[in-house]
Amino acid sequence: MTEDVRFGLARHVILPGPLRLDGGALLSPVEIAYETYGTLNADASNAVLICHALTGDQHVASPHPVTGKPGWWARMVGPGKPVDPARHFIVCANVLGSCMGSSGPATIDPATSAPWGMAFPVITIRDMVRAQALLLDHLGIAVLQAVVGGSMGGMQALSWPATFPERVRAAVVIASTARHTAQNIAFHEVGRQAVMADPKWRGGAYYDLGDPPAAGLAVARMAAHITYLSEAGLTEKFGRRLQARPDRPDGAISFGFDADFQIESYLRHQGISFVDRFDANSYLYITRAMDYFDLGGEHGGHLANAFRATKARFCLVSFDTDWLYPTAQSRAVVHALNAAGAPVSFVELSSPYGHDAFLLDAPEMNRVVDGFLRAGE
Ligand SMILES: CC(=O)SCCNC(=O)CCNC(=O)[C@H](O)C(C)(C)COP(=O)(O)OP(=O)(O)OC[C@H]1O[C@@H](n2cnc3c(N)ncnc32)[C@H](O)[C@@H]1OP(=O)(O)O
Ligand SMILES: N[C@@H](CCO)C(=O)O
Repeated sequence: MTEDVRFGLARHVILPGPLRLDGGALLSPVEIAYETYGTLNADASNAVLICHALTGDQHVASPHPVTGKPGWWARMVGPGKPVDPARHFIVCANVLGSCMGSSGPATIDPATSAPWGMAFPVITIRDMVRAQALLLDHLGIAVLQAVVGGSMGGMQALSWPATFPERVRAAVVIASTARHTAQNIAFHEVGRQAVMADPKWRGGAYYDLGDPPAAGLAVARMAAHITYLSEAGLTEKFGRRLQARPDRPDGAISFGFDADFQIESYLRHQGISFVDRFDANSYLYITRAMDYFDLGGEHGGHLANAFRATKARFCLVSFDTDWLYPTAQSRAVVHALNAAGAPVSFVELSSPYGHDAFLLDAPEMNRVVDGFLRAGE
């Protein structure tokens, strides 16, 4: 095992493993890039694990090393925030399969001394959770005060008490689901096909060429980004407004295929900026892990069975305009928790911003999470 504190709070550990994956492969070693904030107390009872979404990373409350933007959940994690380094020892790890330092297709396969590419084993949400458990072992944390996550982070927060019932006292699950629906899988498949149709993808073996499948990945992000927003939000922000362009002297409209509408220009910007911070193969692996996620399916087809062994408290939050993981999917989890006799709070919040509302200013969400965490302290 080697540990390298690279800068500030950012850490990188290489654990020997092996980690047995749901697909049967043994992963060894297991690299995990993570950040911590705050101090672990004497009885190691104040640890809060933050789980990130599809394209998130360990930089939950510190600037992103590529974009320089504030941490993706600096609104939730930080001094005076619901998850507060003054009270909590906060851990956020880059998930298995991602591209910010944890084992994934861009890291080195010890068998070949070359990047794994598509030889990296297919992973599941539960595999991500098992890798996080290895990290907690390494940090001396037997039991989490809480695991907190939105979107795919919420899937991990659900998988944690199901996989390690004795290791979690509370789970906060925001804008998430216990299984991917046909529609969820369909959107992801569009994105994967966009990546794979890019000739620069080259079966995933593009790392040494310095010319990744940026066009395909950008289109994948554009399609996905639509699902993170809402029709009302898009109408309010862009409507049918046109992007600024030089007027023709005769006043006539010039038709064409440039990004004429503001929404087109916005989506292109989201796609182009995404490829600077994300790896195309990681996009394939993580979307696949989300598609395979079916917590009830992992427990004999009954979601309640996933929660029978845990004593954890649960808090679920959904947003009324989230059509990716609509409130009905959170309610299904609540019903399963009720059936399993697990204590659960649930609230549907109103927001015009769709699925990604959990990443934006949402004072009610912060109040709910703050109150729920304090109730267990
Ligand atoms: C959850 C996790 O674990 S990690 C999350 C991973 N991170 C993300 O998903 C972040 C990317 N997602 C986003 O930015 C999402 O849009 C949101 C919803 C979270 C952010 O929403 P907002 O803060 O309202 O930003 P908005 O959606 O308006 O996008 C702003 C960007 O669009 C650009 N933009 C706005 N209008 C236009 C336009 N007409 N043409 C081109 N670009 C435009 C802005 O210049 C800005 O660019 P920048 O990000 O490079 O500075
Ligand atoms: N927009 C976030 C959440 C998607 O579920 C992300 O890219 O990770």
